[in-house]
Amino acid sequence: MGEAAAFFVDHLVNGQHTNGFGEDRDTTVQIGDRSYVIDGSHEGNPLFLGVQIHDKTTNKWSIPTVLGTGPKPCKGYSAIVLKQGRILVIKKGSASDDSIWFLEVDSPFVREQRKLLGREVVAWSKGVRGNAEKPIVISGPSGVGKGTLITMLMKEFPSMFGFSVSHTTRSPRCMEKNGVHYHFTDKTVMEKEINDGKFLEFASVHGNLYGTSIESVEVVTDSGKRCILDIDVQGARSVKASSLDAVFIFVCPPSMKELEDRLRARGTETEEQIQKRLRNAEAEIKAGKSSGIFEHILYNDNLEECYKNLKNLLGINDDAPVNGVEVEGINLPKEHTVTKKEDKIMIQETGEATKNDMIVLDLSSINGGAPGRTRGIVLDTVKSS
Ligand SMILES: Nc1nc2c(ncn2[C@@H]2O[C@H](COP(=O)(O)OP(=O)(O)O)[C@@H](O)[C@H]2O)c(=O)[nH]1
Ligand SMILES: Nc1ncnc2c1ncn2[C@@H]1O[C@H](COP(=O)(O)OP(=O)(O)O)[C@@H](O)[C@H]1O
Repeated sequence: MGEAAAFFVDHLVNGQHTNGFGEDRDTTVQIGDRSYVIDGSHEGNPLFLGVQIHDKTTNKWSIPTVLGTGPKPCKGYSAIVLKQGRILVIKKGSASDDSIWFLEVDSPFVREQRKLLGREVVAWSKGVRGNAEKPIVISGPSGVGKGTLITMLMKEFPSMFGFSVSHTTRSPRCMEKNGVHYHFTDKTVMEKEINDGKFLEFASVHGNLYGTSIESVEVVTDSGKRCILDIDVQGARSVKASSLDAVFIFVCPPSMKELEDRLRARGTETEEQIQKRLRNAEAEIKAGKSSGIFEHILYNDNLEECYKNLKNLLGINDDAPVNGVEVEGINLPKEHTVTKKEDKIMIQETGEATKNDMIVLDLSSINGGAPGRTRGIVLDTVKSS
């Protein structure tokens, strides 16, 4: 069965439900036997939109786990059911960079998370105009020179690349700054956030927990830069399996002896930690070369040469354009009607201030999705003749 056939809009109303939320800011969307009520607060927190589900067959209300960062509440919303278990939520009277949101209630991601967490799940994704270049995943054993190569790239092309700042439970080294090199965090806090679905991937590496939050990748991409992730092979495997379409690069040392010398010369680890990293390095190099995850293997013998090879494979030359798409803002009217025709959503202003211009939201080339961002949205104003 095609996924789209399972969903249809029964009605699209504001404030017509009986669950006791009682706010006229609520919006109800019905899909099959279920009503999704998008409410002005999340678990009593007025800063987040809440979601409740009413099942007609059992006449029961439930509060799902909400993954991803959702929109902040505003005066009102329009909602419309899309295919693949997504609800398009349009914030009324807001700027285009904050007006288009997707609530996934039965998308492939949500179904997988529902199975994984064993409970009802919905997930938010923010609609973003334009597309972004593929993120770059760089892996390799400790001491091979990943950090050095990434620093060189970001220094030479500061407006082109941004670093995804990982979370880790390891202690900071003396030159490392919280929020710049890592988000240094407590294990229980990080485990809770992983359980809340805030991480794209995570892994236990050299006895500590490391992970990439969805937000850390999206913050870089939102700024129009190409995101670089320095993560281990397990993390790269998880990213490869996720919806994030990335370029995967593995960095190898010229020899184990050279790797050991570099680790010692760096002087950031104790002897015990160096031994642990060297033991793990053999397995990492084997996995990196044979797992089929990495489409590029770089040998970091001579640093300048390796850096040149890295730039070549990323297709960078000196006059490469800055990434990101500049788009002019469009404000969505406070009072409007929404109609849907295939992949196009027509937003028509209503009320006294009507200028008769219609805003057309084209969803035909959207990509990505919850949790995080749905990109590739085209938003245009169509003047009335
Ligand atoms: N899976 C995963 N691995 C990470 C992440 N951040 C860093 N790592 C990896 O953890 C390992 C240890 O990193 P670190 O403690 O900074 O030591 P270094 O590699 O010797 O500089 C390296 O292989 C990193 O690539 C992350 O967010 N996720
Ligand atoms: N090609 C190279 N030749 C010699 N030393 C290198 C080379 N690349 C990196 N280094 C040095 O090796 C050490 C480890 O590099 P680093 O970038 O911290 O590795 P990683 O981030 O992979 O753990 C650093 O002291 C760095 O200056």
